[in-house]
Parts: sequence; C-alpha cells; structure tokens
Amino acid sequence: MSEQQIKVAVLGGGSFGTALASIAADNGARVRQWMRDAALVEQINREHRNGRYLPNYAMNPAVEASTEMAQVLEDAELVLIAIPSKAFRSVVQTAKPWLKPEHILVSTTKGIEQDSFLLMSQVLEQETGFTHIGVIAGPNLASEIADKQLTATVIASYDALTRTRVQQALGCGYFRVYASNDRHGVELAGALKNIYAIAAGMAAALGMGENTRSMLMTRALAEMSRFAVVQGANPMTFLGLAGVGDLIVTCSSNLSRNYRVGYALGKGDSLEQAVESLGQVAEGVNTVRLVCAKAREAGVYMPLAEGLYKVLFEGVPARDMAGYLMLGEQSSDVEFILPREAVQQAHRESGEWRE
Ligand SMILES: NC(=O)C1=CN([C@@H]2O[C@H](COP(=O)(O)OP(=O)(O)OC[C@H]3O[C@@H](n4cnc5c(N)ncnc54)[C@H](OP(=O)(O)O)[C@@H]3O)[C@@H](O)[C@H]2O)C=CC1
Ligand SMILES: O=C(CO)COP(=O)(O)O
Repeated sequence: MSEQQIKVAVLGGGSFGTALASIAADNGARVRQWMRDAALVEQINREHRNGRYLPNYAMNPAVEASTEMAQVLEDAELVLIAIPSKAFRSVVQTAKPWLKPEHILVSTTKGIEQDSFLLMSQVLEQETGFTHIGVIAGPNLASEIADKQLTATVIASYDALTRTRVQQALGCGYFRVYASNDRHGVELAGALKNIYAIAAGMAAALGMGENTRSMLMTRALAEMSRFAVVQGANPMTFLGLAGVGDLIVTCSSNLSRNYRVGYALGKGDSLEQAVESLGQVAEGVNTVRLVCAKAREAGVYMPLAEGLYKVLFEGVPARDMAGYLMLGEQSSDVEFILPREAVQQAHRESGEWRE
C-alpha cells in the first residue's frame, strides 16, 4: 500500500464486486460500493454480508454500500466496475456525470458487448475518452476470494499508473496482482474462456473423464489464441493467468457459473432452465454466439466454439457433437511450431484429405 490511503469505488453489488470491495478494504483502502438494490445496501451496511450473492462470507465492515453514485464516486481515485456486459455501458453512462480524467477506471467484466463486439475497456474508452483504463482478469472465483483462498490476478493496461495503483490497492497476503500491458489479450482471454467452461461442465455431466477435460482445455487454448491473433492480441498472453490460469479454474470448478450452466445442460436442462436456475450472470452463453459470428466472418477455425453453438442454439445433442468433433480434420498440436496448413497439405498429398 502507498503511504496515503487509496479511495476505491466499486460499481456492482454482485459476487465479484463484493469480493473485490472486501479485498481493498482488508488492504486498508477506503471503499464505497455502489449497487441499485437498496435492501442489499442496507444489509451490507448493517450485517456486513451480501445475502444475495455471497451469503456465507463476512465482508470487511469498512465497506460502505450505497445506491447513490455521486456519494460512491466522490473523491475516489480507483473505480472498479463489476457489472455484467449486458448492463455495463448503461451503468458507465449513469456514472459519467461524476467521472473525471484523473480517475483510474478498471473493468472486471469478462464479456463482450452485444451489438458492437467491443470489450468493456473499449466501452470505457468510448464513453469517457480517458487514459487511465485497465482490466482485471485471471482465475478469480469470487467465493474463493471471499474465503481468502490464496489467489492471483492480472491487471492489464497500456497505462503504467493504472497497473501500479491497482497492484497497490489490491495486492495483499491472499491476493497477488501481476501486471500486463496486453490489455486486449488479457480481456479477450477472460471473455473467451467462458465458452469452454460451458463445454467442460457439459462433458462432466455426460460422465466424460479427465483425459477428455484435458484435451478440451488444451484445444480451447489453441482455439482462443488463434482467434486472439486475428483480433490483434499477443498469443503469449494466453500462457499467463488470464489465459491458462482462468481456463483451468473455470473448466474444473463447480463454483464457475459457466461450468454450472454447461453441467445443467449436460444433465438435460434446456438453456432457459439452466440460465434461470443459476440466477447470476453466465457470460459465456452470449459470448459463444458473438464469437462464432465473428470467427465465421474472419475465417477463423474454431471447431469447439462452433460445436457448442450448435448444441446451445440448434438442438444438436452434446454427445453427438463430441463424437463428430473427434472425427474432425487431423490437425497440429502447437500451431506456432507446426502450422495447421502444413498438416493439411501433407494429408492432401497423401490423397486422404477429408474436408
Ligand atoms: N463472480 C466471479 O467469480 C467473477 C466474475 N467476474 C466477472 O465480473 C462481472 C460481474 O460479475 P459478478 O459480480 O460475478 O456478477 P453477479 O451476477 O454476481 O452480479 C451482477 C451485479 O451487477 C448488477 N447489475 C446487473 N444489471 C444491472 C443494471 N442494469 N444496472 C445496475 N446494476 C446491474 C447486479 O445488480 P442486481 O442484483 O440489482 O441485479 C449485481 O449487483 C461478470 O462479467 C463476470 O464475468 C470476473 C471474475 C470472477
Ligand atoms: O471468471 C471467473 C473465475 O475466474 C468466474 O467464472 P464464472 O463467471 O463462470 O463464475
């Protein structure tokens, strides 16, 4: 922590916003948390507990909750925005009258905006034109953080001040903050891994084993990096916490909401039932739709995402899709070493190429 107490505003009263507010307060910051639900504000201020999103965890009592945006943003230095992608822009617009260029604005949201295909840091840039903008991503299950399980995350920003202040505000004995200057790559990784967490939950529900999960996660990484390169991000970023790290946790844990949606689907629920019974955001459902459309447009090969799309939206049974994917084109393990096209060419030359 710096000598002077940092003032942090958290926008969002969900599980991640609440976990981050508590970390910052544990770390000595003055923390105010904005949410629209007055009853929840009352409960947090009275009981220091978020009964709706993290009912079993004691929050740091220093966190002050409020429905008043002006009060929450007043003299704040760092603003953490933990609002699902669907509502992100509208909340930023609500906050805008009180935002100043000196503010450090950090999105924690792992999603993509529906109509624009913008990531949340781009929405922040578009809405404010400010320079201190960053994103947090990594293997960060909110309830484990609330339980003070040792955790690491990434603050990614093109701006050094943003990276440093977030490391100072949040880095503590149970939360380690690594820095990256590939904001686009880190943010894309956070959004893309949700797709594969749904697929992993589905595979688990179908009784598939650890070899299958391992194959799925590793091929997901290949697919995510392939997409990211076409989007101008650095594929090396995907080897870090926001890529491999978050893929491991969300493809393995029942605490991930995306994984749980996949599991419910694998057990036979409809998509509507699975999403409704979750009662919280599972960004991956929307992300798979947006990413598949973008990948088709850009000609990026994403068989896993496409397969999941067909299961979610075209009624293809998950087990049939898995079988179909196993018989897809013979491909390369690490494409940055042996290009996929070289494998295809060799098969063509052998006269046994399957389109
Ligand atoms: N939970 C986790 O483990 C992690 C989540 N994230 C990311 O953080 C983002 C936020 O997630 P999380 O906190 O978990 O989400 P939750 O679903 O737990 O909570 C969402 C919060 O956003 C609020 N909200 C939704 N729509 C609006 C709106 N139109 N206006 C105002 N407030 C709104 C909700 O308010 P209300 O209750 O009133 O509806 C609630 O406070 C997600 O994109 C997720 O990917 C990242 C890392 C870990
Ligand atoms: O991103 C997360 C953990 O890093 C949380 O994942 P879910 O949104 O699937 O719960």
